[in-house]
Amino acid sequence: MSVATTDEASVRARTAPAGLGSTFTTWLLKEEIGGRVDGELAIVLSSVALACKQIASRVQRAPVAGDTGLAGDVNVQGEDQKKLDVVANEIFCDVLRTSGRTGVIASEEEDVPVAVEETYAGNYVVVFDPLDGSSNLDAAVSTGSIFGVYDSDEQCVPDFDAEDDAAVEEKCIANVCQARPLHLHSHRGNNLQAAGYCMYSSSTMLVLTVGDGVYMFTLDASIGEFVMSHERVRIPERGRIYSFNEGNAKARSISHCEGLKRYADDLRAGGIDQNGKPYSARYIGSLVGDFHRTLLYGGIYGYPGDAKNPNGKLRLLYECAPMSFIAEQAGGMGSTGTGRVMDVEPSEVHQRVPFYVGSAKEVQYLESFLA
Ligand SMILES: O=P(O)(O)OC[C@H]1O[C@](O)(COP(=O)(O)O)[C@@H](O)[C@@H]1O
Repeated sequence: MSVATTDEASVRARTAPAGLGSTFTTWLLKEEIGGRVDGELAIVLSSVALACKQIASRVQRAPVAGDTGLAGDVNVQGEDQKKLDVVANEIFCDVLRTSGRTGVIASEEEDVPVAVEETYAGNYVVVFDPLDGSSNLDAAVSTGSIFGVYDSDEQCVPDFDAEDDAAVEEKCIANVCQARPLHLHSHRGNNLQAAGYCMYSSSTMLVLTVGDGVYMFTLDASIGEFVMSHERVRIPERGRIYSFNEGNAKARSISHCEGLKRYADDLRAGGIDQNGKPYSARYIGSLVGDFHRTLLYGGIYGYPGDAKNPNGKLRLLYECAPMSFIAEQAGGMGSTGTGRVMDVEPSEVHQRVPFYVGSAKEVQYLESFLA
């Protein structure tokens, strides 16, 4: 074999993605060497993985560590904060701040985005839901953390010496939302550099995409490392499972959307197959848990709007857009019912959108009822 081919082979081996069984750290390194992830983003993602490990151990020990129950405060959404909502938020903020690679962080638990002080500031905007589905925590039912990473916009980097807190805050909000025309690129989901979630359940699983397929890593507690257990995950094109909070059906169908009522009835009559066999209903009540099952088994998860909340409950920036990026990278879809979630222009940090995600054929079928 000639030297050239040996060199080519070693370059291929060096830049090829890491495979099943490799640790998350090794995968990140290979993604960086392969030019699929830049060094700074790799540091942000390894910081996110570190935060998730810390949260996983707190969630697992919560009942014996006195970490169950309410914190006594209400967040900007008007929701009672769980003790672990606050803890998980602090862990994410600290780890991302000290990573030295994030400029702005926006959290479900923070009223406004936070600027990372100069000494630590970096070039990424990280949005996250530190503990999704926390209403399930005290019953030890699956919860999770959701995150999205965007490029920071130089035009929005605050000048801490010259600008007062209000000006810094305004720049952070602008940097997180980046609505046109002021900015070169807006923070629509399309501009996500990376997105993922970590599910805290019978296994702790880190699932993410950097725009080149979806990878799943399972936490092996014996070595304290996330190990790749699924590579290039593809969501089944079809799936006879639907995941909606049927308790809201009345509020939804009567006044808000006749199409949804017809769709729900249609699924009970067999949906796409029209074979009289009803779809199975599955609903954990934690977006991460319901999405993870949908990603592996197929089907559709939805949180529609209703008369009281026409845009539903779920937040665009740190819940729906990251999950839609993952779904699309796995061959599925993330829809508002009438369009791609990834195309929605954010105008507020905690803005909500109606959300339908899952197997492409199932989401298209739903959209046909809402068109
Ligand atoms: O109880 P509901 O109204 O069905 O809402 C459940 C949905 O709300 C959420 O709990 C919202 O998320 P948070 O827990 O992060 O506020 C989702 O995880 C879940 O899918």
